[in-house]
Amino acid sequence: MGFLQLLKSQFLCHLFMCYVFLVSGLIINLLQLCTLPLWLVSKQLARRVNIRLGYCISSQMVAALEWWSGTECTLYTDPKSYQLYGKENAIVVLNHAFEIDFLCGWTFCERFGVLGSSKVLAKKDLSYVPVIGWMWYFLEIVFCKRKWEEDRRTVAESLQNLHDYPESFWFLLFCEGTRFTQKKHQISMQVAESKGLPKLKYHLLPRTKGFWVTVQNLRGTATAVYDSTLNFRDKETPTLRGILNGKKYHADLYVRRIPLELIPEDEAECAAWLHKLYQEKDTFQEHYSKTGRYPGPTVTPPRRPWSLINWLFWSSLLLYPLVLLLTQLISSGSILTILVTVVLCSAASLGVSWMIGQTEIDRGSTYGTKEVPLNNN
Ligand SMILES: CC/C=C\C/C=C\C/C=C\C/C=C\C/C=C\C/C=C\CCC(=O)SCCNC(=O)CCNC(=O)[C@H](O)C(C)(C)COP(=O)(O)OP(=O)(O)OC[C@H]1O[C@@H](n2cnc3c(N)ncnc32)[C@H](O)[C@@H]1OP(=O)(O)O
Ligand SMILES: CCCCCCCCCCCCCCCCCC(=O)OC[C@@H](O)COP(=O)(O)O
Repeated sequence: MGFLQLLKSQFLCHLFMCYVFLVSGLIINLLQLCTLPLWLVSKQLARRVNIRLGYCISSQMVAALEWWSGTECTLYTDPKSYQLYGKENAIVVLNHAFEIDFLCGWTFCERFGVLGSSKVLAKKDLSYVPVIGWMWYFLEIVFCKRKWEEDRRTVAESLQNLHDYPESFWFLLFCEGTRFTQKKHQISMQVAESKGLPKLKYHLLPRTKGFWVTVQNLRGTATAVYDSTLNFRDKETPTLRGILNGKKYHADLYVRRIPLELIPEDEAECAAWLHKLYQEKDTFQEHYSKTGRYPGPTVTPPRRPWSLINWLFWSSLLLYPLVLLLTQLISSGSILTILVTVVLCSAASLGVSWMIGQTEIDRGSTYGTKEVPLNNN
């Protein structure tokens, strides 16, 4: 193991990165709160300010992936579509099988200049996660309770608000609704069978209502659907803890651009269209599993320095008060003060560990594990 790799695996380094992420994140959350009056004066300006503030948070995690772990990202797509990425609003449909798939998504957003404005249909529980979840309120992220009776109205309303969004955005939709596990796969295939749909080998049966409501409400706002399939080389199952430890992965993303007008407006036809899309996705996945690549040409969009510059800015800003605090602490010699500091640090460390836990599949929700009667079609 080289010196750099040894350094990257050190707990103290992780502690420092988490300290910078947490403290800068809370400062940014506070700044976002201060923009509230601005929304009343100029909504578009408030949005643009929040896009930049949000970037300061999410780009730190992108920096960890791109610059700390050195993870590489290859894009498989046709060159004509490539020209449009980052220049139009699009709905991204992505498979949901990896703990860091959201982070790879963010990395592609960063490389095409849409990281601050990127959107997702996220489960409501994530809105309570400090820093990221709180940031999302100000970025107009669309939350769902995964209860259609409630979501059909709230999701449509939130999507309608995006019609005059001032900067290009990608709206990410994990149509599977939850991350892939063997149990969830088995149950969703029972549902497929009961609906007379072909079985999928690598995906859960997609939930069609969220896709339909998104397409319908973003017509005229978004111009395309980016059908995206993500995989990692060498059958790796990457984790956020691996990234923090400086482990390098290689992500391969296959993207097909589908003009939005090709998607049927009728709900049932739209659902059938999505099921067909997932059957195609399954064949791409099969191709990747067998050959280690996707069909078509590859391109590696270059990483940009901004995420690193942003991280260096916040870490130099926050290093000084940390050193000051530590020296004062040691020179004070007060056992009580030292004890209080140790307790506070442990609490912060546990807090970050809980946040990382939100990305772990083993600690995932039970959504999609409820057995469904086979004859409900
Ligand atoms: C060039 C580069 C291109 C791309 C780069 C890639 C990406 C970058 C893009 C953007 C990045 C932006 C942000 C990323 C940052 C962070 C993201 C982090 C995480 C957030 C992700 C999540 O939180 S995922 C969870 C939430 N999202 C969803 O659930 C979306 C999908 N769900 C739906 O659409 C649902 O329909 C719903 C939520 C709207 C409503 O759910 P509900 O459960 O109430 O209703 P359903 O219709 O789904 O369920 C009833 C029907 O389902 C059938 N059923 C029952 N059991 C199952 C089962 N196990 N599997 C499948 N189907 C089942 C049931 O029979 C009902 O059937 P019907 O016939 O009546 O429909
Ligand atoms: C410099 C960087 C330092 C990093 C420090 C570590 C900070 C930790 C931050 C944690 C951020 C949490 C973001 C949550 C995003 C989780 C995305 C996700 O994948 O959610 C799962 C849902 O889709 C489905 O849920 P399940 O039904 O599978 O359950």
